[in-house]
Amino acid sequence: LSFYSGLPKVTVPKSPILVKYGGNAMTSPDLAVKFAADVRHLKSLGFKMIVVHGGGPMINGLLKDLNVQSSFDEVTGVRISDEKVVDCAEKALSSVGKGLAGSISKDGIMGVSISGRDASLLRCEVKDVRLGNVGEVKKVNADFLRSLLEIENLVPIICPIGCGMDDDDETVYNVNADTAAGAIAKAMNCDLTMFLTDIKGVCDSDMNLIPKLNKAEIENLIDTNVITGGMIPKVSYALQAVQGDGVAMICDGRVENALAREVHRIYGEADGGESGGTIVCE
Ligand SMILES: Nc1ncnc2c1ncn2[C@@H]1O[C@H](COP(=O)(O)OP(=O)(O)O)[C@@H](O)[C@H]1O
Ligand SMILES: CC(=O)N[C@@H](CCC(=O)OP(=O)(O)O)C(=O)O
Repeated sequence: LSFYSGLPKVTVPKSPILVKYGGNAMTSPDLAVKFAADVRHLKSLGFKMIVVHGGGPMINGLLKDLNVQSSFDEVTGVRISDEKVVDCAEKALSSVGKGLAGSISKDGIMGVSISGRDASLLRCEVKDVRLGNVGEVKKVNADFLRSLLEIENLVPIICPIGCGMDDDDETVYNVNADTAAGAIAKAMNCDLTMFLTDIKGVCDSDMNLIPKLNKAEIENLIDTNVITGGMIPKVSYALQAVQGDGVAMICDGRVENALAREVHRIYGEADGGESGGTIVCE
């Protein structure tokens, strides 16, 4: 029996599901192969799939190779980005996206890597002048994404780089991948938004997994410095993602086939047991 045939049978939702695949979860080649297989498997079951990828460690690598300095803002957890940094981020992220599209494109499934600048997919404004060209997504070209999802077997793989609010604005924005995921999930009214990261979920100060969190609890954990760094955008934009009818989760991308396991558990006809991560609700 193959791994997938052992999973509970699922009822496929009408709305898409979005996976945010974090840079820290993609550093093992073996896990990456399994992630790509999970995407193909779910797509072949009929799920409308959207992948938004990160690539923080890969951007760090390129910045280091090119001797470009950058740092992260402690309050928001995002990378402070001047034009040089944005340029490196775009190059590194494009390469990550093409790699993902290549590994997903097998057995008739077509992974297509798209930048947030393509078709003005992610229109942005400056998040905070102190952060430079870091984009806050203000408008998502949802019609374009919907038309891509109409194409049989196509899985859009979105790179978190944004463009300006109007056609004359040539600014390129570095968008945190969690920000992009939250904005797209909301615009597409995604049924599920899953953030795959490099930790078991959101943890308390004793590093115990918190199975479920709402907005007030999240704000409190940020205020008390329990949620810090890269987890801040994740929980904030997970909250944005659930402004529609959907569910958001923060899951451990280091677990083999985490995506397929969780999706089968959530949409499974049998009781799939406890989740392996944190569920975020309003
Ligand atoms: N309360 C918390 N629970 C879990 N992780 C946390 C918490 N606060 C901060 N973190 C950090 O957030 C990291 C995940 O964010 P990040 O490294 O940006 O991942 P990704 O590349 O998946 O976006 C964890 O590895 C952990 O170091
Ligand atoms: C503005 C900002 O912070 N952009 C991120 C984009 C990549 C990203 O978010 O990747 P992860 O999901 O792997 O963290 C950065 O420069 O690292």
